[in-house]
Amino acid sequence: MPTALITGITGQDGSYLTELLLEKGYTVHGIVRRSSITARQRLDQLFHRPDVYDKRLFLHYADLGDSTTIRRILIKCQPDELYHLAGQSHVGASFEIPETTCDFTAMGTLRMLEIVRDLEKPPRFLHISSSEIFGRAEECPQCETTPMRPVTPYGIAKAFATQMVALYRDSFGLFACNAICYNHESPRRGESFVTRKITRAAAAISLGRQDSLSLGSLDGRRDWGYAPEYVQAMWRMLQQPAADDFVIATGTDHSVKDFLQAAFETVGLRWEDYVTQDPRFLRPSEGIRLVGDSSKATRVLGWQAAVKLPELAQIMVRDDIAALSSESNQD
Ligand SMILES: C[C@H]1O[C@H](OP(=O)(O)OP(=O)(O)OC[C@H]2O[C@@H](n3cnc4c(=O)[nH]c(N)nc43)[C@H](O)[C@@H]2O)[C@@H](O)[C@@H](O)C1=O
Repeated sequence: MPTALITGITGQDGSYLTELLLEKGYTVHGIVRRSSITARQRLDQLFHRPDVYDKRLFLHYADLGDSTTIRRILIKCQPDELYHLAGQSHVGASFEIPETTCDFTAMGTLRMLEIVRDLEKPPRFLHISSSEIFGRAEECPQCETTPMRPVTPYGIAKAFATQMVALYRDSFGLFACNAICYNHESPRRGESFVTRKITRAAAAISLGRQDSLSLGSLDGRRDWGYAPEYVQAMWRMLQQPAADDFVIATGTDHSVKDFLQAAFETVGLRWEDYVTQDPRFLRPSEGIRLVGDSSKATRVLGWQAAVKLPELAQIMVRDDIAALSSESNQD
């Protein structure tokens, strides 16, 4: 049975990918930052499965800057597939901490590629890239050949990493792929991202536990899909006869207002009665429309997004209501 190594295993995508790979019979190794203890709750269920934890699921500690430890882990685990999901992924925060963002997201990926390049038997490598590489895009929807025009430190770091992956594929013959993922959400999404911030607030307001929600710009348009489907695409990419890059998206864009509408409608409320604007959440580059064309992924991988708005918001709000209700039952 194959072995996979996942960086960023404790994140939203890492946890769904781990479940998918375990289901397929893989042994899964994950690299965890020492400091990410709280986020490990996404893997909680798996830790409690005696047939899995420490039998087919193993965690190793290393920071993305620690090449020596990562190399040692790779040599020990000998993975067939390496999913590189780790990095600083908050676009707004990347304006506050551009150096950290570039160190983790851009240089972190280059360091991984350098380690993989030196291995006797390099694993198949997947880098999670982002629609942010397109930035103020010249065309809508964007596809694999759309020129990169990033306008955020995060987007610039991802563009660097994406091009490095392509370079290591073309120049050093690595089986290295970019999954150019558009926004993908779920009940496991971090609460600092707009979708989860909204669904959590809609749930809390409906239960009488919150009375307002402060947001930044409502004008940005995003292509929001469902994270468990996106990790399916990542896995399929590494099963192909040749390495390549793929846009992974729903093909439909919505404004933040549309997401608010879908979330608050789920609990029978009007978002306009609760939402206020707070300049702290505004970004220097706003109003960008990012929507992806994944026809190549459909053609080659047989992949297509099924869950879109409003269903996505409904899934998340219902889950938040259940979580908040069970928290209050424990009080
Ligand atoms: C594909 C891409 O997807 C994600 O990046 P993102 O699109 O920046 O996601 P977000 O949820 O932070 O913002 C979406 C939109 O919502 C607006 N917005 C308004 N008010 C708030 C607000 O209060 N908080 C946040 N976070 N955003 C807000 C914000 O200005 C933007 O227009 C990451 O996974 C990233 O890693 C990635 O690769």
